[in-house]
Amino acid sequence: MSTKQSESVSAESIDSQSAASIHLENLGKTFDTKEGTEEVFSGIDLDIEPGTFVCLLGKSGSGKSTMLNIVSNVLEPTEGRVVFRNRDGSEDVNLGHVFQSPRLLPWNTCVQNIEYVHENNPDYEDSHAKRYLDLVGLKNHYNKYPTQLSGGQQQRVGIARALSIDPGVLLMDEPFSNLDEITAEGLREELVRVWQKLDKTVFFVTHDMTEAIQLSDRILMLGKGRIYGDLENPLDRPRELDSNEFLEFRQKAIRLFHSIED
Ligand SMILES: Nc1ncnc2c1ncn2[C@@H]1O[C@H](COP(=O)(O)OP(=O)(O)OP(=O)(O)O)[C@@H](O)[C@H]1O
Repeated sequence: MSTKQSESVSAESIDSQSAASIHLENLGKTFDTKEGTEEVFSGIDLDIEPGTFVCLLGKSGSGKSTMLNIVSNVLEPTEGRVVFRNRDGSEDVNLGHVFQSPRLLPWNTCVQNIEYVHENNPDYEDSHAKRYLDLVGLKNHYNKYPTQLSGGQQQRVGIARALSIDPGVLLMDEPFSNLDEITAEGLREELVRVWQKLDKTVFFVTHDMTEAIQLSDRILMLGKGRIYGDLENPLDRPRELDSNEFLEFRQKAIRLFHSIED
């Protein structure tokens, strides 16, 4: 999805489900270890509107992955709960996952890596995978294997795969942190473009403030067991990373980020 590439991208043929809201109700997590009990966070209440791009930011060890794993349903909270709701009020929300590394099956082509997550769908056709590969700019790579793709292209397949299940919520765990900065920046621009075309709520974990400001509508800061910062992003899109507005907001956000002691 680098901006240098001009592969055609079309979302017209994609029938996207509406975005879902996310509600964290009195959420808490404690781990029992040999060293004793460790509370990561407690009493967290949050409402995230459908269609919002949220970034969760925190220092190392603040509990970002723990929270994402609870929201992903991989970990049980110690207290509280997470509720997802479609715009029609129903709670059967699909969750899409994009991981730090793309986790592609090396013996499968791009199309087969997407087909894999649809194996229980008798109506699935390869044209479905191809539509999502087109969407992320991989029109000419349908039958390539992961080793024949760059790191950025592999992560695009990961994004296409997550979107192909038509999630109401897309959960992303530092998906660009293993890429060089130029590739990561291009991918961020493309992610925003795709998000603007499809109606999705995105919950994106990062430790990078510039990334959070480039992407988000709302920035949540996690530390000392609570959400200590909750900032609306006032910047219009598209965002210029070197504009005065961007740099001023970044400075304000960084000040808030460091307002909590290590
Ligand atoms: N399975 C576990 N058992 C015990 N403690 C855990 C477990 N998982 C995480 N922790 C602890 O919970 C705290 C938060 O960890 P977590 O991985 O969520 O932080 P993080 O913000 O994602 O950090 P990083 O940015 O370094 O990945 C840490 O102190 C960690 O040691």
